[in-house]
Amino acid sequence: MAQVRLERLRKSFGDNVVVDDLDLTIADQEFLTLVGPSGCGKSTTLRMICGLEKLGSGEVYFDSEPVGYLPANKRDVSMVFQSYALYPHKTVEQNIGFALQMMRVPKSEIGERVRKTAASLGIENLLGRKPRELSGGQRQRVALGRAIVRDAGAYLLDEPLSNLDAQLRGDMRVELKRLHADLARTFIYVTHDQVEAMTMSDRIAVMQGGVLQQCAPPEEIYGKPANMFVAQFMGSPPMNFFTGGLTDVEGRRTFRSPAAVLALTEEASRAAEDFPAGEVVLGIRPEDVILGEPGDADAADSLQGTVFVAEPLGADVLVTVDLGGELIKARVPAPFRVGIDKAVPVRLRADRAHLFAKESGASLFSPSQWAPQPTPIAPASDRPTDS
Ligand SMILES: Nc1ncnc2c1ncn2[C@@H]1O[C@H](COP(=O)(O)OP(=O)(O)OP(=O)(O)O)[C@@H](O)[C@H]1O
Repeated sequence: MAQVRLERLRKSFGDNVVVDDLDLTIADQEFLTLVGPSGCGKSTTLRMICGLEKLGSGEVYFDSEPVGYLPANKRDVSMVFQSYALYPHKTVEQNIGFALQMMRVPKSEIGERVRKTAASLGIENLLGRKPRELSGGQRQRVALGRAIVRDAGAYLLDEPLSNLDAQLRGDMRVELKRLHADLARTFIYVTHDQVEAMTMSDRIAVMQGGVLQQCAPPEEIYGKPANMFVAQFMGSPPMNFFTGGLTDVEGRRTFRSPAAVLALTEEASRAAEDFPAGEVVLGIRPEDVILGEPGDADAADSLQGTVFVAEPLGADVLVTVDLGGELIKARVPAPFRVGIDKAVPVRLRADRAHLFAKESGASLFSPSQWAPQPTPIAPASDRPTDS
């Protein structure tokens, strides 16, 4: 299998439409992540791809072959679930080899493939243990091993890291990304964790309420979000929004709201000529809010805010600032020495400002630092031989 294509995929439970006319093509060897808030239809989509959920309407194609009518065990996919669902009385070796045993693969070959898979996950020394004798991270590796020991066209992963602690999740992100490059197979990954989506994916498909909002490489999702939902969902802390209007001040298009005034760049001003009339929303990411020191020489043309609270993160400090009655977030380099309730000059980077339509939330303008690139696909590499 090279490609997975979803065509007008739709699913309802009663009156509840949970996947709404989803069109999406996942390229051969791509790492595509479906991301979105709880209940947005990610798992249902994945389950329809692998055959655990019947299609409402639409079709799933593996290459050009429609597979909607095929039962799960006849589809060329392997799935990893959030709950590892290991067999408690079987050893790690038996757990990993079970699917091959069911497929009546010869015993000697099973042993060889299980050892190779365990080696690629760094768990060869655990083959004789039972699941209860393993840590959470080790169990997760066994669950992955059980999926990848099978040669499948696509590997489907449903929140496989959500039961792990933060440190282990970070380690496993690295391992999964490496595994994808080594296997050179299509990965479709479901998570509600935007860090997992940003760090591992070739492309991210952001869903809300069963509807695909945007599908693009991580840099584009971050740099050119299609709408306010994507802008807010991807980024931690989320983008700051100000609702206001555009006026001309001394020949410059200028955004004005109760909290903020910002002269737009030439690029944004040119784009603004085409905007429909009405209120717009200015979007500024926390790293694009610059805080000065009280009494800064060049603070005269800054906005005046008040420090609400400062949270040191190590290299950076996350500062919540009261700006004209609105709380906004700034991510500034450490150290930050202005105390709570003290005045602080605030600059919003005009060259990084986004504009959205207030009513629809659709993006009207994003700055063009992000240069479009072809979708990166994992390098092809020699797949471990199965014989
Ligand atoms: N078998 C079912 N019967 C009825 N409703 C269901 C069923 N399975 C899922 N749903 C509903 O469909 C919606 C989408 O569920 P789904 O599990 O796909 O969301 P999700 O985005 O994966 O969420 P989460 O991140 O919480 O797992 C939810 O409102 C859920 O309650």
